[in-house]
Amino acid sequence: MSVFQMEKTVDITTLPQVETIAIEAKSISVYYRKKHGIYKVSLRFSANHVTALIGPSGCGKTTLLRSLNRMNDEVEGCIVSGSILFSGVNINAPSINVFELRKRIGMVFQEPNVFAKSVYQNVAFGPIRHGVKDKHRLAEIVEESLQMAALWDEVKDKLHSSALTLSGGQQQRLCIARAIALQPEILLLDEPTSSLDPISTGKLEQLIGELKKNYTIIFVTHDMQQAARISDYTAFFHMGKLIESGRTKELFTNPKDERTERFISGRFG
Ligand SMILES: Nc1ncnc2c1ncn2[C@@H]1O[C@H](COP(=O)(O)OP(=O)(O)OP(=O)(O)O)[C@@H](O)[C@H]1O
Repeated sequence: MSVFQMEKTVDITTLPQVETIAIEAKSISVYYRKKHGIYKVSLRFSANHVTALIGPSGCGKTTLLRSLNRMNDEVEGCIVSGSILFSGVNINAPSINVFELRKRIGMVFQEPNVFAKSVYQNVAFGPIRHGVKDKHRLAEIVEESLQMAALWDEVKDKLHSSALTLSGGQQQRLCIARAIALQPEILLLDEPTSSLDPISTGKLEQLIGELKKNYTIIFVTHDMQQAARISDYTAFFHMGKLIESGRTKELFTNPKDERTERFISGRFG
């Protein structure tokens, strides 16, 4: 048989898709002075999927989220050990340019923190800081980002009004547009709907489902049903430790650890 002939043909359309890992935490521990935030957390995040971080208050969800783009650098007395692998490098290395890193791994906080500037300026701010000068290009970026954040139709006639005149739900989507304007690869969302009414929450959840086509999304939530509705993967934390993680459906229907089972059934937390 020639070396070019194969014994059996494999139908590649039937092979399972291999998911790419967008970012990986390896044995991450975080101390706030002498107090533990999280302890030896290792977790891989699949690209173009939504991962929910869940667990009782104070279990370390936000601490892990903030580790993923070096936000803990801003907290005085905070020490991080372990590595975060992103694009083949450990982003905890001192040589990493944090300004550039946060362009690629954007973050949206619990409370919408729009600037007291116009809608347009809020979105254009990041690209301008990163060197975009051309006015036409900036206008394109602003429109594209607002479109992707499902806000364009609501604000296209008031781009030059203050962002503070928008509703809470609109402001939160503006924060997402602001992060998207930098064309990040990963979006970190810390309880993005906690200050929103049910209608705005529904819109934002729908938006997250759309955005995963282009971005890897990692979000913290206190709402079990929300995690079950919109995430592909879930990671459950307890007292600073990762207890278990896996496909959301699997974790919610067949939790392996008794603490996960008690938490998702509302028996603690
Ligand atoms: N800036 C800080 N200084 C000191 N301790 C902190 C700080 N931030 C968090 N911690 C502590 O680290 C632990 C983990 O907190 P973290 O905010 O990550 O938990 P969480 O699961 O996100 O909580 P929540 O659901 O209430 O927001 C807690 O014990 C908390 O008190």
